[in-house]
Amino acid sequence: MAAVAAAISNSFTTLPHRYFTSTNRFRSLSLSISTSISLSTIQSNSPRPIISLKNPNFRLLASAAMNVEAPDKIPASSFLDRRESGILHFVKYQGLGNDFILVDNRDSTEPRVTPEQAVKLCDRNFGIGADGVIFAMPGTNGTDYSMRIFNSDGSEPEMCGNGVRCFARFIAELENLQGKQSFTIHTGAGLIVPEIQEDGKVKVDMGEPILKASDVPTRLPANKDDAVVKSELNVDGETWNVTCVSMGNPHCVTFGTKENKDLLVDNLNLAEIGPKFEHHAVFPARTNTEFVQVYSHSHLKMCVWERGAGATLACGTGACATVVAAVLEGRAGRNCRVDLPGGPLEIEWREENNHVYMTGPAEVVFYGSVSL
Ligand SMILES: N[C@@H](CCC[C@H](N)C(=O)O)C(=O)O
Repeated sequence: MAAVAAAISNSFTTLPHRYFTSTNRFRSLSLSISTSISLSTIQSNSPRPIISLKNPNFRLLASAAMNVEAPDKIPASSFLDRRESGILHFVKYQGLGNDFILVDNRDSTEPRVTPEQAVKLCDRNFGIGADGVIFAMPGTNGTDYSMRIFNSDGSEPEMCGNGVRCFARFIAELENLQGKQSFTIHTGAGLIVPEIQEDGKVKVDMGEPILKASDVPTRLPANKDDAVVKSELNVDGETWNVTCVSMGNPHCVTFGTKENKDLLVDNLNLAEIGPKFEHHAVFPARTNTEFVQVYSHSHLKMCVWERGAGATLACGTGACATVVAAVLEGRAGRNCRVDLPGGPLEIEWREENNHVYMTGPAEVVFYGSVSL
């Protein structure tokens, strides 16, 4: 069978790479990442199918590939344990289509990838493709682990909800843990506690929302206690009603404009309006923005423009902020299903301890190696 291999140039050196599927993890194919890819053919006699493709990014990578050879059933931990210099072994995960490159960084407090490298790795045309790179690091202050993350633009956020669910599954895989498991994780937003449930979903104690305007942070004046709730914000000549919430990272939640009080999120031009919120002068640390439609007191629909990553299929911290804002605006109760483009999350803002809980899936997409 003739297969195609890609040669690498620019900052990535020439190297054959292997990618693995999650379901049949160790069917493999070679692949390379480049900022200018030249294609050449190589011969393979392998009778194996190249791969079954559900994920469009994976198809992109696989279409630049390759020669299939397949060791069956190598444990993920031993794959990730390999420490060739200049080569990064990773696992790509997704939580409702919010996708991340997970790096085993348990042996160091320095991320193994720089922000500049993260930008290249996240590139959906010339890289692996992801919304961010997440590092599993040693714990601090008595926690089991620390999590750091770079957005796809290289900036470093304090927290990532979908990412922390992927993180928990990644740790379970690295440590070869089965069944119900819980970890304490130090993040830029403080202590976060994910619990892997029997069904494989992950329920996360996301801690308390921060509402004080200067801590979100926003320069909008507080109008309810210290918080900004249903305040008017002029964006590009239109007046939006916004509530500002931090889940460790900043969120601006809107249910509509002054003219059109109830959003229909499918009618939004997200790519046009999203960046105008993200870079608005009232958000000194930029902001994530959630555009929300209310179906009922316990069912919301939301799309998101993320700080440092743009339109993503889901945002866990954003879904939490959305429910907090919906409660503060009197639009919903404390237990909601939030439908995102990538699927639903269950969110509870618990009255007795003021903590927000998020439950949702996290899955392996593929395993791979790149040269840095
Ligand atoms: N997708 C994430 C949030 C990631 C960080 C965000 N882009 C920021 O800069 O704050 C989530 O699931 O929470």
